[in-house]
Amino acid sequence: MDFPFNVSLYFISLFFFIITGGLGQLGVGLTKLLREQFGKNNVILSDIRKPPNHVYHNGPFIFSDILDFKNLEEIVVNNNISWLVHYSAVLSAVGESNVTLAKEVNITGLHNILDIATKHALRVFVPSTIGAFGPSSPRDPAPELCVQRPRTIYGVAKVHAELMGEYYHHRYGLDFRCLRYPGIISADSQPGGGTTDYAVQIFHAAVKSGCFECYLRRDTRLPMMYIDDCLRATLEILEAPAETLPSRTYNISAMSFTPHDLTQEIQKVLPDFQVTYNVDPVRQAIADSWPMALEDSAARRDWGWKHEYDLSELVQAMLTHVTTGNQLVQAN
Ligand SMILES: NC(=O)C1=CN([C@@H]2O[C@H](COP(=O)(O)OP(=O)(O)OC[C@H]3O[C@@H](n4cnc5c(N)ncnc54)[C@H](O)[C@@H]3O)[C@@H](O)[C@H]2O)C=CC1
Ligand SMILES: CC(=O)[C@H](N)C(=O)O
Repeated sequence: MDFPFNVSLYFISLFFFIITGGLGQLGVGLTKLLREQFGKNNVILSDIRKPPNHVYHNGPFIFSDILDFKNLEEIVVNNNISWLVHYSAVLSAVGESNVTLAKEVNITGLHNILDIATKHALRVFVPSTIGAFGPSSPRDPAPELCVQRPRTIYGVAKVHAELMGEYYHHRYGLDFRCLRYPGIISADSQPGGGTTDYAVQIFHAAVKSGCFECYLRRDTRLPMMYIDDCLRATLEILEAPAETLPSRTYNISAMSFTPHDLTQEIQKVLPDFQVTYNVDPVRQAIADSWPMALEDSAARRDWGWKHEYDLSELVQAMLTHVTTGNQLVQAN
């Protein structure tokens, strides 16, 4: 039978997305990707902060506080939302300095999201993190299933999110999907107060001043990923047919490096770049409790995950973006 239009596109366009906490390091990039795939007006970006002009003028933006259950529910109903991408969070370092806020946003907020998603039959994506592992987890690499006893409120809340999402999936049939992201490195969005932030800051310092003071020890090895790989992985798991996902929480991995490895790779392009070390005991203790690498064979097997950026490609991409971005700023 012939259809007068592309049936798969017709079905795809039935998805209406909302992204919570979308003005952080990852949300604007994911919104761009989703809008390219599903249509500009079908993806609502939301946050509790005022968006910059270029974000405001690029598609639907709405105020949404995940702690306000009724308001979030109203937005979901009025906009016929079918997919909720839950990015709101208080990250690891900020969480340790404000545990009350981290509990509210990362635990109470998550409960609101899961309850609204279940009540209105939404699909929901919630990212987890390398921070969901702790000092008693295997560290090199951390497998999908192992002991998870994190020592940060951020990590405790993420383990809770993984377990609650999977519980709602089995108990109520909620289509819950979750990726454990490594530290994410991006050029045009700033990190929001995590332990892996140095790996973004170092590029801006290298281009701007030629020197950087690092708050982690030079030999601290952590799993990291370039933002393009992270966002593509997210799109891929959103699009994966439910029957191809025997797990609901997957590790994804790309590379692992230390501050010293990263410095040496940057010095191949900027030989005069200098790094000094002034260790912050809080963030160092967090990093020492996290895995050095993630084991991600299940994602590669079940839905074809494959990273594209290793350390050298990451450094080239970051230096190009940061340098070009700086030139644009100077020209304006
Ligand atoms: N960036 C990274 O390296 C990694 C991020 N993730 C996860 O990915 C998600 C997104 O991360 P980022 O964009 O880096 O975080 P971010 O810290 O940059 O942004 C979080 C956003 O949440 C918003 N927010 C805070 N309280 C809120 C509330 N009550 N209601 C609504 N929004 C609120 C903030 O305004 C902020 O824009 C988070 O769940 C994070 O845990 C996981 C692993 C690594
Ligand atoms: C790895 C993360 O979850 C985040 N970047 C953090 O350092 O808190």
